[in-house]
Amino acid sequence: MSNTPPKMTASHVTVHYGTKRAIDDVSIDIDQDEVVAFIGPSGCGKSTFLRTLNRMNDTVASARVEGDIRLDGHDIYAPDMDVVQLRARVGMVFQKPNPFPKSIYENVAYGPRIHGLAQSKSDMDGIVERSLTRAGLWAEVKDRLSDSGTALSGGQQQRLCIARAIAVDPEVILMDEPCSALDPIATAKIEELIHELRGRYAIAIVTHNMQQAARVSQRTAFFHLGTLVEFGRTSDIFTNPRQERTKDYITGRYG
Ligand SMILES: Nc1ncnc2c1ncn2[C@@H]1O[C@H](COP(=O)(O)OP(=O)(O)OP(=O)(O)O)[C@@H](O)[C@H]1O
Repeated sequence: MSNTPPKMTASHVTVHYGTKRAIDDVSIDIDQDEVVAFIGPSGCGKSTFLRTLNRMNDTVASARVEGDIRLDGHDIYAPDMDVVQLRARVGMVFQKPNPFPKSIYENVAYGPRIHGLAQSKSDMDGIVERSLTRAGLWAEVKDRLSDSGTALSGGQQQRLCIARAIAVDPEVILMDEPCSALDPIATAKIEELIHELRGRYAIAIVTHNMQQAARVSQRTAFFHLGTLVEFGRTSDIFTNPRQERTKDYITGRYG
């Protein structure tokens, strides 16, 4: 963990869906150079919390977010925050790979085009190549950029979605169970990729897979019933948890 201020800080975040409280008073910070994993049993609120970090919950009419969430010290829920810009700065990769039904090239070029990041076709070609390279997909697709993104394998589609997030030059990448629809080989590739992306982007990943959390993250947050039970170094959480509930979860007593 670095001495620089956290990239994101979430303080006393509470989320309701209608009258149901899904997240209760959660505070977490994410450093620039780290991967933070969110673990916990199904329904404990991991995805809900992750989605507060780029205001994806705005799209759910019944969701109400309270608390303070900052990116580089700026309140992301401030009235003057441009949510489209925010979601470019804090990108997201979902559980099920969801490429657009367009070419591989267009999947990556779409974001930079709407954000005006390329001045020319060669600029755009450069962004597409760089993004696909960073996502570990360039070698596999460079000769078929005009093929549909949906024709790729599941693992390739997920790397395409990561390339799409990278293309708009994000600072933070949120991943919501990015490997849950993938086989072990595709999963290993995504985990390897997360290692490579670390340092360039702050990363928060929701995972059901505790081995995955242990492999990819530096810090882990354990959620239970909407509360943050424990947040600390991944090695401590898995080998020496302070809370009984964390210990019960990681030893498989529930979940
Ligand atoms: N759009 C929604 N409307 C109403 N309730 C919701 C909505 N999304 C989630 N919830 C509820 O909020 C709680 C937290 O759900 P969330 O999906 O954040 O948990 P999770 O820990 O990510 O679960 P999982 O691991 O199963 O994906 C659950 O009780 C869920 O039913």
